Amino acid sequence: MVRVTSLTERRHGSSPSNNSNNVATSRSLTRRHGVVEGGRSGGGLWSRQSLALLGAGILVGYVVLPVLLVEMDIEKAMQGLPKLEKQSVKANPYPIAESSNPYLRADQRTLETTIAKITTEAEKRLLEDRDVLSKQSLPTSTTPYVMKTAYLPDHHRKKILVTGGSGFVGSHLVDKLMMEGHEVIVVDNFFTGQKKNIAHWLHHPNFSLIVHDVTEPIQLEVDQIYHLACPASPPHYQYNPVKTIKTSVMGTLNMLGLAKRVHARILLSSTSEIYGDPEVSPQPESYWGHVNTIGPRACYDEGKRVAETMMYSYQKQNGLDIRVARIFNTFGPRMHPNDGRVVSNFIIEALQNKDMTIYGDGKQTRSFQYVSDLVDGLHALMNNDYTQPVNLGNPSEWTIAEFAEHVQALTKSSSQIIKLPKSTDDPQQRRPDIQTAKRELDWEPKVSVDEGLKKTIEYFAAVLKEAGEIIPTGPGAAKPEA
Ligand SMILES: O=c1ccn([C@@H]2O[C@H](COP(=O)(O)OP(=O)(O)O[C@H]3OC[C@@H](O)[C@H](O)[C@H]3O)[C@@H](O)[C@H]2O)c(=O)[nH]1
Repeated sequence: MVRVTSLTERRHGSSPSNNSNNVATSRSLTRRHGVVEGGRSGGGLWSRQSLALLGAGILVGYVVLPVLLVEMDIEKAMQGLPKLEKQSVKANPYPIAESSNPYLRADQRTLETTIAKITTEAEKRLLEDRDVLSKQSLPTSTTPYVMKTAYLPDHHRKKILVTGGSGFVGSHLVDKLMMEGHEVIVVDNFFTGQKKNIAHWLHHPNFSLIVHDVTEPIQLEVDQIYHLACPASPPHYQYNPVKTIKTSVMGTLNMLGLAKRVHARILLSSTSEIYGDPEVSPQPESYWGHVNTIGPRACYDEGKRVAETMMYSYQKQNGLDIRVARIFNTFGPRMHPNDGRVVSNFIIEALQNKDMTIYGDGKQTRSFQYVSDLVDGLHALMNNDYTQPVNLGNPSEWTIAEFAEHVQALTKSSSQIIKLPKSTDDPQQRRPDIQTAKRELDWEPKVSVDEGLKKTIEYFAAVLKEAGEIIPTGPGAAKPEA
């Protein structure tokens, strides 16, 4: 501004500034543009011609050249940097906007360009760090690829607890939350969960693992809780029925206490088993169920029914922010090959050409959903306002006999299909009514049973290659294997 004032004063013939710096600047500028002599020979210092030349000089010297120089500086600063960096420089309004100011003195311009370079270097490092962070997942045997995590600014990043996060469903949910860029805490006692299911996240700064049994209280600071911890396969939950019911009852009580203290939203993974051996099909959420309170499945069925009751009691009494998902039969990679459930058993048996074992006459039905659909449903429910129970399952219903033949065909197996005695209290028909999920969550399964089975068969083929022989778990209660 000093320079502009000084020139204006001169142009209008007012007394030259007695500031010697301004005079020197003016002289050097007029000399630089060759107008001093021309002005005088044109008949007077302030003739029209000399003023026009002076004006043109000022325009070139103070507007055009600085802009060109600054642009050249920025282009030079950007040379040799990766494409991402070049884009980021252009995307950052501050250095360019200020450096383009034509009224900056030469030394100021240099400083500005330097600042632009420093900012650029800092930005470059920041982007590189974020890029490195996004690739912190390690390829492992269960997850042989790198899973990229997004960067979320602080006000969008949540601290999310997943109990049972190293289990089959939990680990897939953890993947989704991690890839979204959240901070995820897994709490698991590894009774049925496997460390290898989450091993690919162990070095990621957004991930924490706490080996802990949910039947004991725990103090954490979180925004959301997905409470999945509980053995879910019939042979496993029947192995230690007292522990199973404690896990559902005390575990859910502890998680509700935590949610209450930290004002976190809590989602319970309930189950289609709360409908017991249903007398209606498909089963809507309004169906109250048909459960034998003293049978071998009761520790799981009744445990989850009490867990649901506690969720709604806490909502009513303490205003807790709750969600309840009733999960139907689910399959996919990372199922434990020895968990004894029908999908893993049939595939493991078929791939080894061992007998495929049907319990009972094979006329009982199940509806199978692929794990990614379930994870999407859980996520949609957690982030929705609907607080009543929601069925999550694929309505595609199969008899167990049909399903055995289908797996046999897909694996091109020479296995024999044999029949073993029916399991006590085995539900005879199971199919979800998913109207609520469609209406409230805009959710329905996307992966067909065949598509899901192909991926799962591929996964178990790799597991078998590594393990050699696997002897599937039979119908009775069994301790989970490592
Ligand atoms: O090798 C086998 C295994 C199982 N089955 C039968 O296949 C049907 C399905 O059995 P699974 O063990 O896979 O699962 P279930 O439907 O009995 O229980 C499941 O219900 C839903 C979820 O909450 C749980 O994952 C689980 O409790 C049953 O009729 C069972 O008797 C076989 O015929 N052969």
